[in-house]
Amino acid sequence: MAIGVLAFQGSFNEHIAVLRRIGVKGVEIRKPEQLQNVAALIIPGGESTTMAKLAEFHNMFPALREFVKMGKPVWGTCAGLIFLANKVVGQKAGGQELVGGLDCTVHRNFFGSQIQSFEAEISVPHIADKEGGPPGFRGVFIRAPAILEVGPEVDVLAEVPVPDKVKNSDIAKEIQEVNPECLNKVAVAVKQGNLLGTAFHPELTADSRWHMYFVKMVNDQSEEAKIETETETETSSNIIKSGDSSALQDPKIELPIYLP
Ligand SMILES: NC(=O)CC[C@H](N)C(=O)O
Repeated sequence: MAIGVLAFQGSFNEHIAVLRRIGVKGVEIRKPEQLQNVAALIIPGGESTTMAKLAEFHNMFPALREFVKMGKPVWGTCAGLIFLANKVVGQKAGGQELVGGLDCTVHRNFFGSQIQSFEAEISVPHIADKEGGPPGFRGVFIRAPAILEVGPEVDVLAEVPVPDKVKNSDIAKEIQEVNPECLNKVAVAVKQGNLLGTAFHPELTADSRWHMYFVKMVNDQSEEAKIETETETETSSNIIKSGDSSALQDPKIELPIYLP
């Protein structure tokens, strides 16, 4: 089986490209019935209100909720994390429809507006433990959300210190009301069973470890859901085998996406 990537808006092509890089077939999902042919789903980053409107127009929400309820692995990055959260604060007036399932409260634009986007080296001990490679990961935060509160079933996989700009902004009051601890450090990656959420964009980096981690979640979930490798990359030499940490980093020098 393949991994589906919700393809209405945002960085779905980039996710499919990373999957291809690690030898996994990714398919674009735009119709509810297409979910029947995939073992798992990635909901990409983009703009969550727009993405929700498009998903609603295409009648995706019931099928997405069913997919989550069936225990199929789902990974939400950035706007995708917002989709998966049970509760969202800082939404546009009228809010937006959510898929839900992930027992947490997410602040939609925690780190501020588009111009406050940034990159930071984040500590990812769990990923380094499972996938090898360095203990840090290049986090690309684009008008990024953050996770303010988590339920008892949720594991926090990465946290970042809160930038001073956020502490001194209007958002600080909203944060204070939900969880004052989030004025010091805040969760940016969480896992609850088969649901994974990251506030940043691993698909924009050359480090494939989060994608490899998700693929393992999929393969662990059920034998028959084992994902396919891409036939064209199967024969090529750059296929990455699980545990081959030397192949995790693209040798190309990465250019910054956001500078401080
Ligand atoms: N890069 C992103 O996905 C940004 C998400 C954005 N905060 C939103 O509300 O949609």
